Amino acid sequence: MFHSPRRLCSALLQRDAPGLRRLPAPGLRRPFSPPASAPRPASPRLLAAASGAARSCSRTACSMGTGTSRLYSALAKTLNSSAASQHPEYLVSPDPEHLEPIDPKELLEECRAVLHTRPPRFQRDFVDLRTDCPSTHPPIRVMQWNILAQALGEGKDNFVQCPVEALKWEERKCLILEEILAYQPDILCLQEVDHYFDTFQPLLSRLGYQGTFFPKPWSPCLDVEHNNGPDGCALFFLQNRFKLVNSANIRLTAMTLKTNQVAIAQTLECKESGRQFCIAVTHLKARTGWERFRSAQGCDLLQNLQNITQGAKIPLIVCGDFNAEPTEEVYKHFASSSLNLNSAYKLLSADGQSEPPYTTWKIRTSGECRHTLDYIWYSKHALNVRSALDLLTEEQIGPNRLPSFNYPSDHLSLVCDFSFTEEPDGLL
Ligand SMILES: NC(=O)C1=CN([C@@H]2O[C@H](COP(=O)(O)OP(=O)(O)OC[C@H]3O[C@@H](n4cnc5c(N)ncnc54)[C@H](OP(=O)(O)O)[C@@H]3O)[C@@H](O)[C@H]2O)C=CC1
Ligand SMILES: [Mg+2]
Repeated sequence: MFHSPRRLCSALLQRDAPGLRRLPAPGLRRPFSPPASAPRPASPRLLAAASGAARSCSRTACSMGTGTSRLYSALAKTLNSSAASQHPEYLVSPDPEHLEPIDPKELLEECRAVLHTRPPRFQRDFVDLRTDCPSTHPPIRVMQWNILAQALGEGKDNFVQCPVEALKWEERKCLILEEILAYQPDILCLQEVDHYFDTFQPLLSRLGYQGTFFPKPWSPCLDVEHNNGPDGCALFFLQNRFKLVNSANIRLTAMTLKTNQVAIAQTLECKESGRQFCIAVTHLKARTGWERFRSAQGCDLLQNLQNITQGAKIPLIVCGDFNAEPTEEVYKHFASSSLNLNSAYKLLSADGQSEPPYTTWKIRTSGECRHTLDYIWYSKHALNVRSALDLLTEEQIGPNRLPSFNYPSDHLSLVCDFSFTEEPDGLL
């Protein structure tokens, strides 16, 4: 949850309400059209400020929309430490105006104003999964989300039932921000981010997050005309809750070969409890026919995480779009790893053993694609899942599936509240 100076209080923060099994999600229902008496400014201030940052960015180093653009070269430079030490101006010296904290309520209102012609936001509830384990510290809320790269959504994904107007970035970004603002994660793990430097980094940093971005080496976004640079994974955490202890950008290998898929793994220390844990985000290779490749990438990631967690001594949370159903080998590697991981969303099922029926649902030229591909894995010996955000129902998703005017991505966000088990067991 946000702990900014101008902290957002009230109904937006309904967590752990005692005695409730289902917790109502924040009351963010948008009017379908704006009240005639209260017209909204066409160019909201905070969102405009983010575009301003992008404009100043393009003045300095990273012009947009030139195919395999200068932005990509600039980003690639940030991947090796010698280049990073040259401190490109647009990365390390943002205009101080853009560092001013944002009131999340104000940003939310601006998003709503932009979205005033769209249908109301879907209602999703948190399911209380509390075990008997008491916790003295506030839970750690983690959001996993493949937000759909703008270039892929408009240029490659072939969502045949999604109107092109529903994909317009200026509105879709507000739907994405609204979802983040609604659930207020302490840690945000994103895939398919192709608007890091011009949108998410400037806005989320002003909401108190520290962000890291690791682009795919050969992002398919770069093949799309008027792209905004490569897509990649991004990891954000709230700076007033956590201290960064260690950070690793990992280019995944498969059978010793470097691949186009990446992960970020960070060790964080909780400021309240002093406890450390590792959080990782990844996006594995997509498509059928690539199951063995994904499996090899998963093994490489697990090996990296073994090292980073010192052989499971440090509790671990791994978020990702694994592009793999639970029947796939890579899922089985994670479920049976010596890291002792469980998949949090299984806890929503009646027996606690089944993954949800879908985390992505779309219609392509090839037909309907309904799959469970996204997961939040956690160290079951060291962490408890206190609650998890329920998925959208089939009725909410609607006959044209995702993305849509109501929901900005073809993947659903997953959100969990974690707490540490009070007594670390023998594995720690
Ligand atoms: N310039 C160069 O020299 C090179 C360029 N490339 C580019 O990279 C691409 C491959 O990159 P790679 O990372 O392996 O890509 P992936 O196969 O992992 O897929 C990339 C994206 O496509 C989406 N996707 C999945 N299934 C489909 C589908 N059926 N139709 C459309 N989109 C889909 C995925 O979304 P989700 O995860 O949500 O399913 C994913 O984000 C190549 O097509 C090429 O464009 C690659 C190598 C070299
Ligand atoms: Mg995709």
